[in-house]
Order: sequence, then structure tokens, then C-alpha cells
Amino acid sequence: MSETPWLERLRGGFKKTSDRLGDNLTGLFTKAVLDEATLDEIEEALIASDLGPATAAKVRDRLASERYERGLTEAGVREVVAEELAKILAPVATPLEIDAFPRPQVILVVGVNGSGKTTTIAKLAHLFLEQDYGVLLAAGDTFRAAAIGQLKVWAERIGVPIITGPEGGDPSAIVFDGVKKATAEGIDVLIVDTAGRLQNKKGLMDELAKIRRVLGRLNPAAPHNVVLVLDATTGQNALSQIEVFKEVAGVTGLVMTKLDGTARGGVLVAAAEQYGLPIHAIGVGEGIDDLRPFDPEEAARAIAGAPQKSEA
Ligand SMILES: Nc1nc2c(ncn2[C@@H]2O[C@H](COP(=O)(O)OP(=O)(O)OP(=O)(O)O)[C@@H](O)[C@H]2O)c(=O)[nH]1
Repeated sequence: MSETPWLERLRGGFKKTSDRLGDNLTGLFTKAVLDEATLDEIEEALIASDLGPATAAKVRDRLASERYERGLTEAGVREVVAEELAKILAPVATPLEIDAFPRPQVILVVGVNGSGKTTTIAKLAHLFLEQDYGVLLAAGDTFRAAAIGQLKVWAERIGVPIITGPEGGDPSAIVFDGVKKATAEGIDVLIVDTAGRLQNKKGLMDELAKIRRVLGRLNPAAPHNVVLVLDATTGQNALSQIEVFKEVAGVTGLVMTKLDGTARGGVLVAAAEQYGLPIHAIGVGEGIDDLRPFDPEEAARAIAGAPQKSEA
């Protein structure tokens, strides 16, 4: 367990994002009235913070409808931003839950190389272990030996079994073995790593389709979840990755990582607003405890740089 409480890590993680929002808003607060020009500037500042045009427009409308008799303060705007972001994030905040039946539940994890997929798989496994579920990993990214090796290291570190195969082997064979082993041993969750070769979209699509066919023969409901891992530092590019992976992989939910390394964390809100896909968890660091189920209000307040409710 990390020494630092989660809320502090969350706020630390979003600090660059909320500072950027503050920088973008600075200078707007000397004005006595909230006129059209100031509203326009605030809207632009929000767009520049990666929150997306639709979100920026919502905040603008809300600010325009408020009466600021005692003047406009930065804290006041941050509060309104936090409230509006929470409204956008709340409907998509969905923990990754395990149904009672059938077991194993199969979670395919997809995303481009370097997005934090391997680390996220380990973190998700850790979250499931905390809930007393049995977890099995499957190293389905057989394209690169390094990917297999890295997942093995994580499996050992967190103490979960793993199915691997040779580099260049058939990922669907590994998935098949994974389901067989999980079924025979009564393991609750099978988490499958997949290749992230977007540069070969057709190849990746075929590979994922084959994994699905194999899974479907063993358990018609599988995969129960297809989780796309997105790297927040890629900003708006993360949005186009959603588009592509929806098409190639039938994504059912998102995990956004590396929110600690970027001022572009606002893209989390843009993703929620634009795609409405469930957001299961967010990553704010490299440690095993740095991924937590997604709490919309906490995240909204951290992005907006407003004090957390528990601190108010
Ligand atoms: N700061 C930070 N780093 C992260 C986070 N998640 C993952 N990382 C780091 O990002 C790098 C890439 O993560 P991996 O898990 O290896 O990513 P991957 O998508 O499996 O990448 P490949 O192995 O290249 O396919 C590693 O150095 C991780 O430690 C996060 O939430 N915050």
C-alpha cells in the first residue's frame, strides 16, 4: 500500500491539468462583470484545457445563467467547472464488476503499445485480488517477447498465475488454454493482454476476431468486457484511438492512464462527453495502488482544482 492517501495522489495526479486550467483562466478575474467577452474567454480557456467544446459550452451556459453579485472569483469558476464536469462524468463512471455467473469472466484488454496496458492489467488484477477474486492472466500479446516477459514479471510480483506461449504464437491458443485452466481451477477472472499493433489494423482485427470466436465457443457470453487502455498524455489523440478501437475491438469500457504525467487530463472529460463509454478506472502513477475505480466527483474536482468535498 502506498503511504499517500488516494485523494492526495489523485489531486497530485491532476495537478498539471488543473494548473493549466488556472493558467488559462488567469487574468479573467480582474473583471467586475461577466460580460459576453469574458464568457468567450472562459470558454476558450476550457477548450484549451482539452475538456472539449461541448463541455466548454455547458460551463459557459451555466456561468452565464448564474448571477455574480459579489464578483467573479477563480474559486467560484472552478466550483462551477467542477459541478459541470461531475455531471458529465457521473453517467459513465462504472466499476468493472464481476457477475456471479458464468465464471471465468473474461476481460480483453486492448490499446496501443505503450499506453500502459501491461501495468493496467496488473493493477486491475490487484483490485480483483483485493475483492477476493481469483485471477488468471493470459499473455495474448505474442507479437513481442518483451510484452510476454513484462506481464510475467507483474504476475510474479502480485502472485497470480499466468498463461504464456511462444513469441509469434497464436494468441487465441493462449486464450483457449486460459479459459480451460480458469474453468478447471474455479478461477473467477481471466484478464487477457492483446497486441496493440494499430499500424496493422486488418491484422489486429483478424487476431481479435479469432480470439472472440475461440472464446465464444467455450462461453458464448465471453468476452464479458473489452477494456481500452488510453494514455492521457496523448491528449486529443486518445479520442481517435477510441474511434479506431471501437471499430476493431468492440470496446465496452475505458481505463485512462498516466493522468499524473500530463496537463492534458481534461481529455478524460472530452472522452466521456463524446463517446459515453463506461470509464472503469483511472491511473495516476506507476505503482500497483495507483489505479482506482473511477469516482466522478473526485475526478471532476481534481481536474477543476476545486477542494474535495471531504476537505471543504
Ligand atoms: N506515470 C504513469 N506511468 C504509467 C501509468 N501506467 C503505466 N505507466 C508507465 O507507462 C509505461 C508503459 O506502460 P506498459 O504497461 O508497459 O504499457 P503497454 O501498453 O503494455 O506497453 P507495451 O509493453 O509497450 O505494449 C511504463 O513505464 C509504465 O510504468 C500511470 O498511470 N502513470
